[in-house]
Amino acid sequence: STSRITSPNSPLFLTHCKITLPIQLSSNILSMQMILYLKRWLFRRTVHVVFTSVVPGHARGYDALNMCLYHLRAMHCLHISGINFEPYQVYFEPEDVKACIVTCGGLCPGLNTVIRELVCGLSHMYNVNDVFGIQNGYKGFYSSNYLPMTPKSVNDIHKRGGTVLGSSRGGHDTHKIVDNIQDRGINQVYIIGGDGTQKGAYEIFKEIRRRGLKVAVAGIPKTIDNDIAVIDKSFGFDTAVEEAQRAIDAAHVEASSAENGIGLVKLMGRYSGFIAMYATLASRDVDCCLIPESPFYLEGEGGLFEYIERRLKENNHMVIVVAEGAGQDLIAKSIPVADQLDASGNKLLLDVGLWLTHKIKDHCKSKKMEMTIKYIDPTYMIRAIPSNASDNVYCTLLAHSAIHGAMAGYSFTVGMVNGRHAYIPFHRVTSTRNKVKITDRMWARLLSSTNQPSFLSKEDIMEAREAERLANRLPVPASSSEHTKKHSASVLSNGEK
Ligand SMILES: Nc1ncnc2c1ncn2[C@@H]1O[C@H](COP(=O)(O)OP(=O)(O)O)[C@@H](O)[C@H]1O
Ligand SMILES: O=P(O)(O)OC[C@H]1O[C@](O)(COP(=O)(O)O)[C@@H](O)[C@@H]1O
Repeated sequence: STSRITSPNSPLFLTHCKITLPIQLSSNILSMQMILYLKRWLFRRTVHVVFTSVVPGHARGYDALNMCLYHLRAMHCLHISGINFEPYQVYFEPEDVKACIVTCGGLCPGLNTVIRELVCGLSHMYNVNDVFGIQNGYKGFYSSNYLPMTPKSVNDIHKRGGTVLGSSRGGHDTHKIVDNIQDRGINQVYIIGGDGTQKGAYEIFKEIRRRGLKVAVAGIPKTIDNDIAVIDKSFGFDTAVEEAQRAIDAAHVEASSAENGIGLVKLMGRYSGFIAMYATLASRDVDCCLIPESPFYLEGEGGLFEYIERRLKENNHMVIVVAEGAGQDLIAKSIPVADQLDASGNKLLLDVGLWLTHKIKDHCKSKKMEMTIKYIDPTYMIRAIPSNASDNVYCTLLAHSAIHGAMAGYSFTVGMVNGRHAYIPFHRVTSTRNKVKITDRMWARLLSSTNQPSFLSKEDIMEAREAERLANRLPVPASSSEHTKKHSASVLSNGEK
């Protein structure tokens, strides 16, 4: 039901919208219908939407709500101001819970905080005291001893970087993992990791469902790159941006203390340049920011070399920030090497910082320009520090949200969506990747803050807009309707009970 709409074609602005979810509908159909209806009305208007009447613990209404949140956020035209959930019923008896925690993939500030808050939260909020750590990532499920964890044993770990459980890439074997979960009588699995890890969590969840086990799988998305889709941001990202300032400051000091000095800082960001973009915006000492999403070129009019020459002439020094995934095509053209993959199948990147340093040096030499360039690579130092205050709070909220969802018997990835904690079906966070939109306002703000060339032609912009338009088309997983039909109320499932 909606208020303040007089007729479907009314020119009145919709200012409040109360949506009662017809829970008998399939979640996908419901959310698509709702979105299509709202889209006619709301596109490019800010509207406060309050969702109510989600029946406590009702699977279909709940899943539909999550789908809607995802779609509404994708439309970028809604501000979701309130979600009223009735309290869930607790599915597990605390004394029956045997929980385990695993961390996978690359490091990220805040991993230990999430581990700590899971252990303490389970104990303090639900009196669950049978909690184990799986060591060294997914392969730890079937290759090492499990580590008993208590609030006392994790008390101080949030002050340390890294993960006390260890982490790894590769080694995901769904059957062996679920065999061990089953053999050891584990009924809550907390999985902390990036998009690869969440794909793995989805596989584990599907196998658990196939075997009819009453096991809740809770994914907590982690990545320093902030490239996980759907969620507002990943934990550790704020800390990374803050720590990056120290490297940028050093680069600025070095550059401004030399004649024609250039400070070059490489930051993490395999496919998404969020750390580089936010660190640049925060610093104000950066003259040029290069990210994977925005292709650049070196030579000729509007190219990087021309800008460097101009900037040095104007200011005598400059700072460049480059995300590690930027310019990989350019490097591959000048140094042809076969693609190499890490243990998880991720492409290993070539060092854009080192390559750029040599290219800039060679160019200045050819122009007989005196210059000094200092290249700083703080990437692993940034990743290895403990989380800052705001990330610590965020980690705590994520951990608590994961605990409540798992105790209610759901399987999901947890995350903040439009400022609200939501439970998201696994496939929603793994089907796309969060990237900097170069046609969006944030990138425009960066360009105006650094005054760098955009390196983009009109055609590039049109192409980027089209790619974004296609990416914003709502993905409907092929298996979802089948999944809905097959769902059995007694078996724990993805966003369902
Ligand atoms: N498609 C997949 N299916 C199952 N497991 C996966 C998949 N992709 C990655 N993994 C597993 O997830 C773990 C972490 O993946 P990785 O890509 O290295 O890091 P991240 O999760 O941070 O992106 C690894 O143990 C890897 O084997
Ligand atoms: O050298 P490693 O440990 O494989 O990690 C490098 C990669 O890890 C990252 O921090 C991302 O890690 P995840 O994929 O695990 O989130 C990238 O920025 C970087 O390319």
